Amino acid sequence: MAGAVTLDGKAFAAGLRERVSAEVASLKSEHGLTPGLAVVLVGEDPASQVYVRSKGKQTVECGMNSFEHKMDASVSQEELLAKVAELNADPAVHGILVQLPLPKHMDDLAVIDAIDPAKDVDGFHAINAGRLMTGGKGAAAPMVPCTPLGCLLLLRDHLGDMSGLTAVVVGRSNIVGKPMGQLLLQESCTVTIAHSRTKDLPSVCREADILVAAVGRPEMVKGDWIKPGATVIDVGINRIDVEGGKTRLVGDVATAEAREVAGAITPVPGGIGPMTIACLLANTVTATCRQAGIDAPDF
Ligand SMILES: Nc1nc(=O)c2c([nH]1)NC[C@@H]1CN(c3ccc(C(=O)N[C@@H](CCC(=O)O)C(=O)O)cc3)C=[N+]21
Repeated sequence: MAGAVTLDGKAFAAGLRERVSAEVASLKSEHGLTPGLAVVLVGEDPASQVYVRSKGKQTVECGMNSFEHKMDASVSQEELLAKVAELNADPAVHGILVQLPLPKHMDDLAVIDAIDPAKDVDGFHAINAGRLMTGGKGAAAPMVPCTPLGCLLLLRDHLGDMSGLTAVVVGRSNIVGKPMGQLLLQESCTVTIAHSRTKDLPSVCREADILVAAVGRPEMVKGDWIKPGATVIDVGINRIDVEGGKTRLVGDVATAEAREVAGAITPVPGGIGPMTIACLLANTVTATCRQAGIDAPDF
């Protein structure tokens, strides 16, 4: 095999942002509406800071309003919940994202479940997780978590119909693994959600036509774990130390050796990371439309 095709998330995300911008422009001209996205950042997690910065910039570039609320790591959960309540009630805010992880003294799930599900552009609220699982449409459609949605859009673009394919998701988080499994099931894949306790993980992965790695362990998935010709989605964004006190971003897949075997693979950086942010913007438009009773576009 000549080596895997690169699934260029960065380029796809740029196209998606153009579609988002066009929808924002028509919401403005036809309905006098400007979508607004509020991001709440508690404390100073470095990964979250990177994310918040590029997200705020891209939100404004798409013509939407961006509201950033920085809170000290020492705020109480009550203060954070009061902020969420204020944003729930604010008609200029159509999407709310509370950056995770929250400081240790807070209960992530309690804070997420305080967000109005209609404004939950992360798709992490129990109502949205439940709607994703039950496959609700129309008024009962979920907000779909941004990272799995980004993976799905790239997979659809590359593979088209996924019906009957074997999909293995490595990682069982509420943010990526579990919702990714649901989306692949909706595509009629045969889905396995594998994790750190899975017996003989390499041979489970070797069955996969679609392999999604979302474990947060640098280069854990090796070339010989991959079925020849498989489509590999690398969700990991790990910053590792290299010589000279520098750092380098690597995924959860050992990309160089995986390329020799896979049919297609997402790079890190420039793969799922940019897709996640573009899907957040798309979700903000979707949320705005649903709140206003306007038909939401298909992204
Ligand atoms: N409620 C919540 N929702 C999130 O979606 C969320 C969060 N909290 N907390 C933090 C993580 C992190 N995250 C990233 C998204 C994109 C890139 C991204 O675009 N990365 C670039 C590289 C950026 C760089 O150079 O560091 C890339 O992969 O090409 C990174 C990280 C979303 N998160």
